[in-house]
Amino acid sequence: TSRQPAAAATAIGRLGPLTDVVVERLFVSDEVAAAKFGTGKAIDDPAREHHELAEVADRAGALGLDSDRTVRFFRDQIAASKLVQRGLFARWQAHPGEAPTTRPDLAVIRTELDALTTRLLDQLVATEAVRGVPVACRVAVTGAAVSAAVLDRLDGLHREALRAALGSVC
Ligand SMILES: C=C(O[C@@H]1C=C(C(=O)O)C=C[C@H]1O)C(=O)O
Repeated sequence: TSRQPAAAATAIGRLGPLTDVVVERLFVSDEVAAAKFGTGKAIDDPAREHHELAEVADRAGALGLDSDRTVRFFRDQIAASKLVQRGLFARWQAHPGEAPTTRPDLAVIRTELDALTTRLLDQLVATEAVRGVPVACRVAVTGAAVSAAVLDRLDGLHREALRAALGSVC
């Protein structure tokens, strides 16, 4: 199986660093899918999602971020992750030869996701100024997304997920 590497490339512009972390989270979603595939475990875990969103709502306040906007951003990250997971499940069901042959430990992957939450919150703080100017933000987010798609060689599924993940950045 050809597992995609963690994002190493650097997306362009003022929202490049944020976009890089978003892409990294999408790649970790491949690992989540591999952890769940063939185990009977559901892609959706509402309790885990609820806990994550409650925590970011809490931490947003302490960081001076708007709590509702921050929760919306993370809701999009979760939706994008599930989009990747559903797409990979469908791909692996249709082409069993492409399914992963090893099963990563979901608990370990979730600690990676928790670390990514901190980095995403840091990036939201670092990009507050540009995100506050709608036109500049949309230009920056488009450039970052297009460059990340090329540099990280995103396939159609991951490009669609990236679009979903960046939907409420501006
Ligand atoms: C990533 C997972 O799959 C889903 C997506 C989540 C997320 O992106 O944070 C959380 C729970 C699940 O609904 C997971 O189970 O950890």
